[in-house]
Amino acid sequence: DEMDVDTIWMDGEFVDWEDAQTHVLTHGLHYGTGVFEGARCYDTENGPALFRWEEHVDRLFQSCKPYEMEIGHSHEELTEATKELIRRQDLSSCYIRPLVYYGYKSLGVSPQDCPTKTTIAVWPWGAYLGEDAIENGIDVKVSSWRKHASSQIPTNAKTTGLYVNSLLAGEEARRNGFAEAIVLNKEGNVAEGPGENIFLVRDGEIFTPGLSESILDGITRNAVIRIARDLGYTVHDTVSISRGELNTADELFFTGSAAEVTPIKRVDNVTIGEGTRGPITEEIQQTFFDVVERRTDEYEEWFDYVEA
Ligand SMILES: Cc1[nH+]cc(COP(=O)(O)O)c(CN[C@@H](CCC(=O)O)C(=O)O)c1O
Repeated sequence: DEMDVDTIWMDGEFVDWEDAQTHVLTHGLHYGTGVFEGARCYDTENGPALFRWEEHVDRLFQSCKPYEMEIGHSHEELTEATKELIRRQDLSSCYIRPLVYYGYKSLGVSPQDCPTKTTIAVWPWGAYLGEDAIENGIDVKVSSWRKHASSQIPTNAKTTGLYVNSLLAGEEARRNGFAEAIVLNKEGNVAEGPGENIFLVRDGEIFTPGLSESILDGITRNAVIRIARDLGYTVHDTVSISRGELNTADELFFTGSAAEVTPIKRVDNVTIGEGTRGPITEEIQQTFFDVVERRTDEYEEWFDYVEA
């Protein structure tokens, strides 16, 4: 197949890629009733390792709660299945996509007797927004679409149905010649990207929208806050950031499991700082990559080695 992998784990079974199918009347397909994760295995100095995997599995279980989905597999089983998927396909680094969804039994919004299905896929995935983006940054557009309010849907649960909002915002940006969107919340303050959290640097201090801004509680966001503070920076992680503050930022960057640390060099018609990756962004990004590729022995608790 085009993703260069051939096995998927489905509720306890390793199945061939082409057999990993679901019925067209699957509840999740009709109503967006699924929760998922995005994590990475990195090819570190000490071998392939899952980055902050426990936090990702915890969030997967947390995301199930509002929808009363029962995964029916333990953390350990999901972890072993993921490691086995990576071993079987000889992958040293890859992206990991667990998915839990209401399956096929009956339709109607109520999932009453639909089974909860759990699958895990892994595949090689490079720089989410392109190799050039990591070094040179990207141009982003503030979307005309607002983020769902957390009072309307639990934006802290990584729900598949939420991503139509991400698609609308991201495709609007790309249609207009930008690489990605920034999405404001219903109050008109900065929330995040379609698939990323956002950080702002001003006068040597770092800011990122607080968890009450209708954002996903990002694991990379959490790691970058810890790294930045350990580097000695003041990080404000409970603030609201207005749309106008994007224009006067010295630096901006996205974080995410897929996006890693991606600098933002332009927002609509406004150049950010010098129009390149900012110096503090570069320092944090370089440290992040040193950490995930284990060129430093700091944060060892964040790594779960595949071969172990
Ligand atoms: C809306 C959103 N906000 C923030 C983040 C960053 O969270 P974290 O990965 O825990 O640091 C992600 C991850 N987006 C995932 C899905 C991307 C996709 O295209 O699908 C990802 O980065 O894997 C989001 O989807």
